[in-house]
Amino acid sequence: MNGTQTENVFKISDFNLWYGNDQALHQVSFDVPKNKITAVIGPSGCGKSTLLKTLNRMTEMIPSVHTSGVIQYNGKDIFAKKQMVEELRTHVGMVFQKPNPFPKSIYENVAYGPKIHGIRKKKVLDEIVEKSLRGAAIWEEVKDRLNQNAYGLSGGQQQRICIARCLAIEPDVILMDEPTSALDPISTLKIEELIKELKDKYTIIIVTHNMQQAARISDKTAFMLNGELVEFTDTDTLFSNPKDKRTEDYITGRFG
Ligand SMILES: Nc1ncnc2c1ncn2[C@@H]1O[C@H](COP(=O)(O)OP(=O)(O)OP(=O)(O)O)[C@@H](O)[C@H]1O
Repeated sequence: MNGTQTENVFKISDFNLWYGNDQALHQVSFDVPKNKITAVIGPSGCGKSTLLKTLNRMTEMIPSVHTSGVIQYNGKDIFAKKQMVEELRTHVGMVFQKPNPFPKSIYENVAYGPKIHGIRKKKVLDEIVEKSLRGAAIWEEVKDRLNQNAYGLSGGQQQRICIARCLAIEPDVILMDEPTSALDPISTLKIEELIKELKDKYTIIIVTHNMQQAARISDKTAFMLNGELVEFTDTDTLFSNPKDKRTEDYITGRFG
């Protein structure tokens, strides 16, 4: 022990999730460390997105979904109370696979969340917009055209606007569901650099199909298969010395 204890933002214990009669997650347990990047990898349909979307209680918007087990956010059961949903969504932001800016100006995209939270003063909003766009490494590219429609930007720029929109609500955790899969290699690298910078301030959980991406940017990796968590450990260890044969088969390209 070196005296520094890892703080965990999420603690997932024996978590199960069903879509109707179909079980999509089986007894998933792992802890998500604070200010680290945790990658969730695994073949298509293994439950990565389901797990991610459960962390801010988005899966329960689907009527057939039911769950068992416990997920704690900062020590509190996320399913315990109704009001936990609002609290969670303020603290746990999400960036989706396809950049999904609103058909509004760059400025309005970023100011949207703060406005919903009741911030009206132009000066305060201006500051939040600039800070968020700087945080998402896109300020220099857009500062002279904040009033232009965000649809006029490239895919990679749009994704950074979506990250800025997420930062504007000052989350603790950012969930990213394959945030670069719709982007070209150069935009992908930019987003990866950005994600690495963001972990100083935020905890990041990223679902990715791309094992190289997980290896490049994450501190911890969870490997899932058929709704089960097969292995969760330091990313270096998972890729260099996997404990489970199924992890080894997956990372060496034998399936998936
Ligand atoms: N809304 C839904 N209704 C019913 N079943 C669903 C729903 N969403 C996902 N599933 C099922 O749950 C399982 C896990 O899906 P999920 O999207 O979480 O996997 P994934 O690992 O993220 O896949 P991919 O990498 O292809 O996005 C799959 O069998 C899928 O068909």
